[in-house]
Amino acid sequence: MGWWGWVAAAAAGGGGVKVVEVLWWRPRRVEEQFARQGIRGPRYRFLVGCVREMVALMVAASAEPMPPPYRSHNVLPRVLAFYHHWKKIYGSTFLIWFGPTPRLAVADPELIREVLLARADRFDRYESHPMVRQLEGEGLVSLRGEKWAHHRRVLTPAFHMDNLRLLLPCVGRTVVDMADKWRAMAAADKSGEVEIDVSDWFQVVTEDAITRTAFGRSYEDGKVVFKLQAQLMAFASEAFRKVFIPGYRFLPTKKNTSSWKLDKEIRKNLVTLIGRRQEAGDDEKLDGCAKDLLGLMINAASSGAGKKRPQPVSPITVNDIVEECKTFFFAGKQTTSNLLTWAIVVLAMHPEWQERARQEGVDVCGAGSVPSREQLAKLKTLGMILNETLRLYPPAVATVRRAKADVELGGYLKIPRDTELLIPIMAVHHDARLWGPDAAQFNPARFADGAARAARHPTAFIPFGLGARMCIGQNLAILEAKLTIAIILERFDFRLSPNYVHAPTVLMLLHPQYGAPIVFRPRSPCQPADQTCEKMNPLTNQ
Ligand code: HEM
Repeated sequence: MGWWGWVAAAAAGGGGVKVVEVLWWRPRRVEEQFARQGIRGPRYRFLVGCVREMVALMVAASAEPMPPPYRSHNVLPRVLAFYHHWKKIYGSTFLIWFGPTPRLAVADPELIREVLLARADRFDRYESHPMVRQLEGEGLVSLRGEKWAHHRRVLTPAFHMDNLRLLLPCVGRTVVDMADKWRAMAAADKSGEVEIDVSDWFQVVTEDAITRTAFGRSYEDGKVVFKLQAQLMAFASEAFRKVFIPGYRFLPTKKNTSSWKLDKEIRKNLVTLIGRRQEAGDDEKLDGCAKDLLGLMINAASSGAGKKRPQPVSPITVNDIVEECKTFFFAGKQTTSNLLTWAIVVLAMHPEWQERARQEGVDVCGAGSVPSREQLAKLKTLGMILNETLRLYPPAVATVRRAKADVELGGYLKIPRDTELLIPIMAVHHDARLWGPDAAQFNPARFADGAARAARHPTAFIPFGLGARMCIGQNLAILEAKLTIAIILERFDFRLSPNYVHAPTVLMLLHPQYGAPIVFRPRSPCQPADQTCEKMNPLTNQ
C-alpha cells in the first residue's frame, strides 16, 4: 500500500490510535528491527519519512549538468542522487522512508536474485501512486496473482521472435521514412548537415512499432486509439508533475472532464474495433499475419464459449482490453525510445564504436539494405553496444517489490511484512565491485561473451528485470533498437551537437534533461538493394 493509502486506511479504520500506530509506532519499531540487524538509514520523520531530503538531493543534483568532455559516464550521483548520497553513509543496503512506508534499498545481486527469482512468490509488485497507475493502466504491469498469470499467458505469443519478425518490414519502413526526412533536411541546409533532437523523433518509430504489435491488421484504427491515448497520457503526466492532492483526479476540473471524455472515446473506439474483428472471424486462422495483442485478447475473451475448454479464472473483458492498451502504450513506447536516444548519444560520444558498428552493418547486411531478422541476429557489435547502453543508461532505473509476509533473505536479513524493497537497477549496473574499475567507462567489449558473463555476478545486468515479471517486450525492444540503429549507421555519420548538454535525469524513466540534439551528415546515397520489404526502399517508395 502506498503512502497516502496508509494514511487514508488508518484514518478510515479507527481514528486516532490507528493513525498514531501507523504514522509513529510502527515506523519506530521497524527502524529498530532493522537497526538490530545492522541496517540503518536517514531517520523517519513524522508523516513525510525522508521524502523531503530525497527530493532536495535530487533537485540539487539535477541543477548541474555533467562536465564536458563526456568521456566518463559516472552519471549515477546525478540520476540517483539520494541513493548515491545515503549509500556513502550507510552502505549499499539501507532503509529509507516513503512517508510511513519503509523502503529497503537492496543492491546485492545475490539478494536481488532471491527477491525477483528464487523467492519471488513472497513479494508483490508494489502498488504505484494512483496518478502513475492512471498512466500505466491496470494491465500486465500492475496486475497480480491469477489475473496477471492469465493475461501474461495470453499475451506472450505476440512477443515470440517468429511473430515479431513479421512486423520488421513495416517498422523498417517507418525508420527509413524518418531517415529520408533527415536526409532531405540536411540537403536543404548549405552545411549539408542537420541537427536533430533524436529523443522526439524516436518516439514516432516506437509508437509505430507498439501500434503494430498491439493492433496488427487493424493498424489504422489502432493509430486513432493510441492518438487519443497519447492525449490522455499528456493530461495525466501534467497532473502527475503538478498536483499532489489526494482525490484531486475525481474533481470535475476542466482537465479532468477532458480526460474523462477522452477515456470514453477510447473505449467507444475499442468496442467498435473489437466488434469488427469478431465479425471478421477467428484471428488464429490467419496465416502469415502477425499475432497482435488485440487479437490474442479477443480470442481469449471468446474462448470457452461453446467449447469444452476449462474457463479461465477471470475472463478477459472489454475493460481489460482497454487497460492493457494503456499499459502497452505506456510500457512499450518511451522505454524503447529512451534506449534508442541513449544509444545514439553514446555512439556520438564514442566515434570509434560508431565506426566499428557501421562497418559490421555493411559487412553483414551490405550497403543500402534494410536488415532482415537473420542479419540483425548477426550484428554482434551492435548487440554489445546496446547492452552497454542499457547498463550505463537503463531506461527503468529502479524497481520496487513489497513483502507480502515476514520473510528472511540470504539466510540473515529479516524483512517485516509490507516493507518495500527498492532495487536500484542503475546502481547495480554502475557498481565497480561488480563491473571492475572501468565501471563508469563505455566499453561494449565487456559483453563479448554474453550478458551473463559480463560482470562478476550474472544478476549484475538486469535492464529488463528478472524472473516471471521480467519485461515481456524485451525481444521487441532489442529488435526495434537494432533495426533503427543499423539503418541510421548505414545512412549517416553523426556527432553531438555543440548545443548538447549531458544531463541524464529521471522522471519515471531515464531521459536527457535538455533533449538530445545530434548533428547528422548523410553518407553516400543508399543503393536500391532492399530484399526485405519492397516499399522500404525510399527510391521505390515514391
Ligand atoms: C528498452 C526498452 C525496455 C526496458 C528497459 C524495459 C524494462 C522493463 C523492466 C525493468 C520491467 C520489469 C519491471 C519489474 O520487474 O518491476 C518491465 C516490465 C514490463 N515491460 Fe518492459 N521494458 C522495455 C520495453 C518494453 C516494451 C517494448 C514493451 C511492450 C511492448 C514492454 C512491456 C512491459 C510490460 C507489459 C511489463 C510488465 C510485465 C509483467 O509484469 O508481467 N516493455 N520492462
